[in-house]
Amino acid sequence: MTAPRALTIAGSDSGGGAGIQADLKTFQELDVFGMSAITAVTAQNTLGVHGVYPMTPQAVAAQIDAVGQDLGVDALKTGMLFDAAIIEAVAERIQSFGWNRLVVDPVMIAKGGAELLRAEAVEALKKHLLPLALVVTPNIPEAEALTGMKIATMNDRREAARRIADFGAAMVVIKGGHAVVETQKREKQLQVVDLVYDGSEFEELVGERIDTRHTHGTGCTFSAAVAARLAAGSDTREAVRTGRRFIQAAIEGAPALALGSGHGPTDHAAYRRSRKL
Ligand SMILES: Nc1ncnc2c1ncn2[C@@H]1O[C@H](COP(=O)(O)OP(=O)(O)O)[C@@H](O)[C@H]1O
Ligand SMILES: Cc1ncc(COP(=O)(O)OP(=O)(O)O)c(N)n1
Repeated sequence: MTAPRALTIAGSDSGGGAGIQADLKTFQELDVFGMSAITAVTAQNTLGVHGVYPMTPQAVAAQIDAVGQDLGVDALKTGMLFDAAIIEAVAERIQSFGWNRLVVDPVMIAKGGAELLRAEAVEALKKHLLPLALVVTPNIPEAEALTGMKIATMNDRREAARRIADFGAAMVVIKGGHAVVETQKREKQLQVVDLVYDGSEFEELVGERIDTRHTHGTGCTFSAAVAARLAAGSDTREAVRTGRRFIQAAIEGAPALALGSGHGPTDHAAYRRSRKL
């Protein structure tokens, strides 16, 4: 029997905490064979993004074709796509291969503020990619950009999830890492809540909020874990729940890595280690 296979279509992070590097580590940790199509190379470390060097849409499509025509793909995710031409090429290849276990992480801006998706490409994302998605995983600023809404409360988040589902994604997960407004009266936030919407029901995945600056690549890692579980045959809801457990362990383990002098990477091996205890 063939090993489960997952493809990431995303940018390269030279620092190893986000992008393709985070995705491949996560696939490996979850016993899934990882493959990649690189959309852009970034010169990046824990202090920020120092350069962005995009590939041509043709080069991205050629990588996808090479993988799809030979190795095969059970599930895939997209991350940094950079511009509308790359988005269109990626969507066209996904449709042509008929891949439907697709996780779209609508990466837009890095935590340090660097633009990883051109502002004018948000429309292309909505039009070409979201209709193909089994799961879409915006953080709060990304959900605001997709919907044009300001998100301050959990009700706002539910409304944003409904609007994003209307673009065609089967399941929407609005991640709560950036949610500070609702709890600003408390000195410290104790929880992080990811809101899951399947087109009819809402579920809140509640976790302990880890007080750390080492959260570089959390969104990439979470969506890669979801894609890995989908590749292994999980249903969508189980895949999202495992993704949440995976990123929680990775963030808990991040301070011990003690890498870099800025926003350090998470520990991609922590989930596997925790399961051996
Ligand atoms: N401080 C934290 N403690 C625990 N989980 C977190 C923390 N920050 C983010 N997460 C989790 O990491 C994942 C990514 O969240 P978020 O930071 O919102 O996205 P992004 O990395 O795309 O900006 C989500 O599952 C979120 O719940
Ligand atoms: C190459 C590349 N892709 C995506 C990101 C964004 O990663 P994300 O997990 O959303 O969070 P931060 O890394 O921005 O903290 C990236 N930085 N680089």
